[in-house]
Amino acid sequence: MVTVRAPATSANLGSGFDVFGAALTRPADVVTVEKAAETTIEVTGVGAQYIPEDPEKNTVGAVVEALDAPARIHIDKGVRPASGLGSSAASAAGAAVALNRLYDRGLSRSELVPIAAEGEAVVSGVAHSDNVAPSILGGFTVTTSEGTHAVDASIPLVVCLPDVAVSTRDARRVVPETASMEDLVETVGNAATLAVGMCRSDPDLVGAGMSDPVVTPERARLITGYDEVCDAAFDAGATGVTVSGAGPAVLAVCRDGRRRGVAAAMLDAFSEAGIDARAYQSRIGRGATVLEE
Ligand SMILES: Nc1ncnc2c1ncn2[C@@H]1O[C@H](COP(=O)(O)OP(=O)(O)O)[C@@H](O)[C@H]1O
Ligand SMILES: N[C@@H](CCOP(=O)(O)O)C(=O)O
Repeated sequence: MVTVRAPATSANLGSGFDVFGAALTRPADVVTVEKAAETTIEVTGVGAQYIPEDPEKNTVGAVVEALDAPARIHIDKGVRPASGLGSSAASAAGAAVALNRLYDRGLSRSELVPIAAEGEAVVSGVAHSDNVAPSILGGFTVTTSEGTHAVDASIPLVVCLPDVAVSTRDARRVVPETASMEDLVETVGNAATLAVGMCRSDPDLVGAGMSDPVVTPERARLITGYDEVCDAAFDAGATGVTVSGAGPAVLAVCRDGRRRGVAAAMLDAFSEAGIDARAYQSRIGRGATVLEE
């Protein structure tokens, strides 16, 4: 038996659509696997009632297939589904690390990234790796078709999760198919600024590089109260605010000592918009950890 804790993640970080990701210190899924002749999946925890246990429909089923590793699998969800916090990815990442150990497949963490991404194709239609990469490798990640680069960065974060669901599949439908040269230049500049900020663990640079003129404005329309929540976070000292993944979670970058105030301001702003929410005071954290084997 192998048990793995795989963290929630925030993808895109505004300017890095489908490329950037960051592991969060909390929340996380815990995935336990045992060898079995046929694969079965049991799901408990946050939002378990919305998650299919059929291996054809659960993200971990695709990982089982890719590793040819049938197992009795238990997923204890800490990451609410349809959150923008890489819920579907956390389970897939945890299963990839656990099954690799259980069956002694000998794959490196980097080699597990495209395998776990197959699970994302099951739920969103696209095998995007920007959530599974940080959930497996930890830190800030840059993923392209050539592979993933991971950087350890110490950045305080707040993620505020409103009590509404947005499916990644639906939120991908609002992504514009084209962008102007002006928007492209702005986005590249912001993304480069953010990456430098991560390498220096500098929340001011990271925050300055999060803004994105193309995808985020379209996604923000799906989140009631988004503009007010951003204003409140900036007023409380956030250095950057954006949609986390495909939403509805909202991600704020802060300097040390500002997370509590930023979290309270974001919760108040959602509440004034009539939306219940919860806030996680987090930081960029480590990747999946083996708890037991
Ligand atoms: N192991 C899993 N964990 C979470 N969601 C899963 C899992 N397997 C399948 N799903 C489905 O994936 C969808 C949530 O994924 P997604 O829309 O990408 O949201 P998130 O941003 O939280 O990952 C839901 O429809 C859910 O039923
Ligand atoms: N790059 C993807 C990331 C989706 O993240 P999730 O946490 O909402 O699953 C996208 O923006 O569609």
